[in-house]
Amino acid sequence: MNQATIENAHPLLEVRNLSHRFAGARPGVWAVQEASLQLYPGEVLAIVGESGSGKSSLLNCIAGRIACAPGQVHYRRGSDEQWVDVHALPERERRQLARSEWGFVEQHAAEGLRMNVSAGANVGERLMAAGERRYETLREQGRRWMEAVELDPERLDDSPRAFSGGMRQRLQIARNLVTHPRLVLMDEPTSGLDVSVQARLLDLIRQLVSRLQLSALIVTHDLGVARLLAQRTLVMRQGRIVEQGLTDRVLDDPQHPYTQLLVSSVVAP
Ligand SMILES: Nc1ncnc2c1ncn2[C@@H]1O[C@H](COP(=O)(O)OP(=O)(O)OP(=O)(O)O)[C@@H](O)[C@H]1O
Repeated sequence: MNQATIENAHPLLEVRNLSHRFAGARPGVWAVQEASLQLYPGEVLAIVGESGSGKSSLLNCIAGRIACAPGQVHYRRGSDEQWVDVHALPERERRQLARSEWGFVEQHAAEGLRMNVSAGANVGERLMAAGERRYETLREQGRRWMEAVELDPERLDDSPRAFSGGMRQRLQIARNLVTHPRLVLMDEPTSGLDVSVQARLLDLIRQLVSRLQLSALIVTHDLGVARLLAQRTLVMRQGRIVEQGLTDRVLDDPQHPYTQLLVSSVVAP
């Protein structure tokens, strides 16, 4: 989908003036400060910046996992097309949203998986939470999604502990996608993996996002990941968004001195 088509649609997510300060942080030090963004259906937006710039905090605030004060996260819910204020939703409804229409891919797969149940149960669990009870359907969907993320469906009953890092990450993606979410939040989904494993996983994410027309927010410190996956990129520094725009524009013609530094430190020999 090209950007003009994307922006002709109504946004799916609107983040307004979002700020977060961790308890105990030094006075005046904010993890996120006055961040505003919009995400459109079918769009991938990368959040880049150096370590400690507030990328994960912003993602966690958007997901409703940590409080934002002040600020708001508005989401156009698919079940009734109503705009909801994510932080004002009752906890039960927010959890329901997180389990159905939203996905969250953790940087460390072990945090996004249940390591003491089988691969198939990891996928089936989310479907069960969405109301599916038939054992055969759960197994069949487990196999189907393992195949979709290029895992051997014969390993349905294996523990994720028996999987490699890259395989666990694939399984975590399958677990997230089985309920056909509209919005997926990913926190450094490929970091910590071997370079060749990263490349395959990125390619898989790119295919899935396009095939399923997902909207996604991807936190990454790797500008190559932003270039490959995201139509738009926003740059964070010390908790603030300092620049945002089309990925090619931001990376090829950065306007903010910090983005210029970030880009040049990648291309420097
Ligand atoms: N649980 C926490 N308690 C207190 N301060 C925190 C906590 N998590 C993050 N911070 C602080 O908030 C700021 C932003 O951190 P955050 O993890 O959001 O950055 P990041 O850009 O995602 O970094 P990285 O790329 O290293 O994961 C940092 O100053 C960090 O020290």
